Amino acid sequence: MILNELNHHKQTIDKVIAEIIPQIEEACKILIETINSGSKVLLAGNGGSAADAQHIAAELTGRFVKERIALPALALTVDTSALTAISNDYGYEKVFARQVEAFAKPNDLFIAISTSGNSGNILAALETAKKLGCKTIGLSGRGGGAMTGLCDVNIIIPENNTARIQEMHILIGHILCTAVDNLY
Ligand SMILES: O=C(CO)[C@@H](O)[C@H](O)[C@H](O)[C@H](O)COP(=O)(O)O
Ligand SMILES: [Zn+2]
Repeated sequence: MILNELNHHKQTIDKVIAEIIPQIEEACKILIETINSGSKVLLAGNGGSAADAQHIAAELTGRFVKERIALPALALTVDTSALTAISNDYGYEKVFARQVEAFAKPNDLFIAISTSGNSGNILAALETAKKLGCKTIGLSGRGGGAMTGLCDVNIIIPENNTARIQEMHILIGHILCTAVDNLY
């Protein structure tokens, strides 16, 4: 089992290398543009992807590898009062969209993380981000789902297994952080 899991992970990386480097490069360019223009980064996801959103936000506000200035990034998954109030009053589907409405300004970047590309609250948040003039990057899998139509670039991991997709997402998250570090 252990060897199977590790080999499956290795095969997934091989598919990422063979198929989606251009999309990762495009996402790096959008993130660099956002940082260079002084705009901020908002991120969201459910479950394991909520953890990824927080992880990437912390690499930017804190530091990744290089010593550099603090950068404006916010995971929309962390304020339990906002999460419970919005879900309770407006429904779980609005839990991120309402926060995007509160925080996003034109040219900010919203990074949406969903292995299916179809979570309702992520789609609603992307719609709001688009309406407000934000740039949008998707990290997804399983063909990309409905997210594709709402993202400037949707990085679709060519895989259907949720764990493998998530493992590639955080690897790509770290690549995005390397692109940012290289600006300093
Ligand atoms: O981490 C895992 C599974 O590995 C789970 O917590 C997973 O993130 C949750 O089931 C999410 O609700 C799945 O949503 P999504 O990736 O399809 O948007
Ligand atoms: Zn997981």
